[in-house]
Amino acid sequence: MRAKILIIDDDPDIVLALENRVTWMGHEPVTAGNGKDGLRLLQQEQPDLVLLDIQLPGLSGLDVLQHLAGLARHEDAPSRWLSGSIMPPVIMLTAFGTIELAVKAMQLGAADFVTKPFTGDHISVVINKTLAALSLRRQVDALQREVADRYGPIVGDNKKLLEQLGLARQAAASTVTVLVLGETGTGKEVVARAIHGWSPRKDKPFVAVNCAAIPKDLLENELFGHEKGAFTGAVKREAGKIEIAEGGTVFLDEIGDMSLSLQSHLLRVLQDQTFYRVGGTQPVHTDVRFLAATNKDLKQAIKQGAFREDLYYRLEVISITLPPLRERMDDVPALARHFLGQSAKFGIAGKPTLSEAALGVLTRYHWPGNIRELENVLTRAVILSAGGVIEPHHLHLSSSASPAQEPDHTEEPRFYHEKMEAYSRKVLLEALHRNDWNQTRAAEDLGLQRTYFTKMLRQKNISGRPPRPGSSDSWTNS
Ligand SMILES: Nc1ncnc2c1ncn2[C@@H]1O[C@H](COP(=O)(O)OP(=O)(O)OP(=O)(O)O)[C@@H](O)[C@H]1O
Repeated sequence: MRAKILIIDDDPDIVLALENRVTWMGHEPVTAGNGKDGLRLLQQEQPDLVLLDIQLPGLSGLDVLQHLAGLARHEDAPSRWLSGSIMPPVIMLTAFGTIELAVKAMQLGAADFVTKPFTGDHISVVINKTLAALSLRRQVDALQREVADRYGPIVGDNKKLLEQLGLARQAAASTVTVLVLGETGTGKEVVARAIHGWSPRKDKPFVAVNCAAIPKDLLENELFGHEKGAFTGAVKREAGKIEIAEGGTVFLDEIGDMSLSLQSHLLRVLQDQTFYRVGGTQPVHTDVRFLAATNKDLKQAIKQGAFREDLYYRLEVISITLPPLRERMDDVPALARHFLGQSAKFGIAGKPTLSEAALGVLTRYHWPGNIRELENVLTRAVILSAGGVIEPHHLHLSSSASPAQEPDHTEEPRFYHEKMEAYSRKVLLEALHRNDWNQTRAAEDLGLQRTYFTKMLRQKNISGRPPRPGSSDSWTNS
């Protein structure tokens, strides 16, 4: 990360030395000789990190620090500071004999302090350490906001749904395994997250593993981790998702796609709460709660010899079946309102609303892709209607909205956002096609992280499997 670093010190020699060091480290220095200029540059330049002398003439270092803490809490904080939730970390430069002031600075939120005189190497180490912590905080913050955006509240009060949620709530308090069943896009992951959130483990990690998205031979490593030297390239011991989730919950999505050999490993974990890392000989004890989901008929898979019966009974101590959207059409208006309320995240001004006719189309449509499809249809409609009233033609659903009909993507897009959406669908589908629908290879082909690629497929309602003739995922479309 190339960081912008603000140096505030009244000693020109120190400023020059720090400026040189910061430049040498590959970062961008900005300098101020007093506290007042420092505060102005803080607002103007939005630095990533501040090196602040504690003894400044006029406005002292502690005064600047206090201002900064107040500014970070303020609603008008610069946007790069993530709505004020993260202020740039401050490293205090202190002189011998000012250690008490340094302690006070740490109490006010300074990240670290360095006592003068210091060497260039020492300041480099402290800067690197502080920037690494900042980068982690930013990642965590971004992830938390992404998860909160994507998995908000469970909307709906359909009777069938509420019955299942009641069961989920009761199960949440215990450590039993819960199997969440339902068609694609019915909200299985949303409910799994809710079970975790209602459980005593809520402050521990929730780790989701999509068993269908990870190639079979890599899934074992993903779940159980590996020992150093387990295979070529295993240069150190790595924890798997189960270890990462220690004390929390592991959500095994698409469990029906797990290989038989891995199913037997998983069974052992469920029975003994122990597992072996790949290449390991020592059992690792674990305390995690497992939730699993599938849209497959596991009983059928058992008959076909593709799923272990003993594992099935371990998993479905409690099973929850989420109704498809076509069986809870009374929830469509509330879900639609919920998704329209999120339209600000597409940068669309105004308050989009649905016309009576558009709502009629939504409540007559069959929704094969369930809530995810509804979300995608409304996202597109918000963009096409530019945040105004959504009419039936913005929905791109067939006017008759007869059962089993899918959204009509074949019409030539007209508007900028629509064209961009169509183009990115085309890029994803072409990559899948080029790589025989192998999602890992397609992601690599586009230079994307596998998880990001899967997320894009979901967002665009692309199944990731070879299309049925005439379906909207045909790669030659658009
Ligand atoms: N009750 C709900 N209220 C609000 N949003 C929901 C609800 N259920 C699902 N969603 C939204 O619908 C989308 C799909 O949900 P989710 O990923 O949980 O479905 P899923 O059943 O796990 O799908 P898949 O089987 O394809 O993995 C998500 O964007 C989620 O936020």
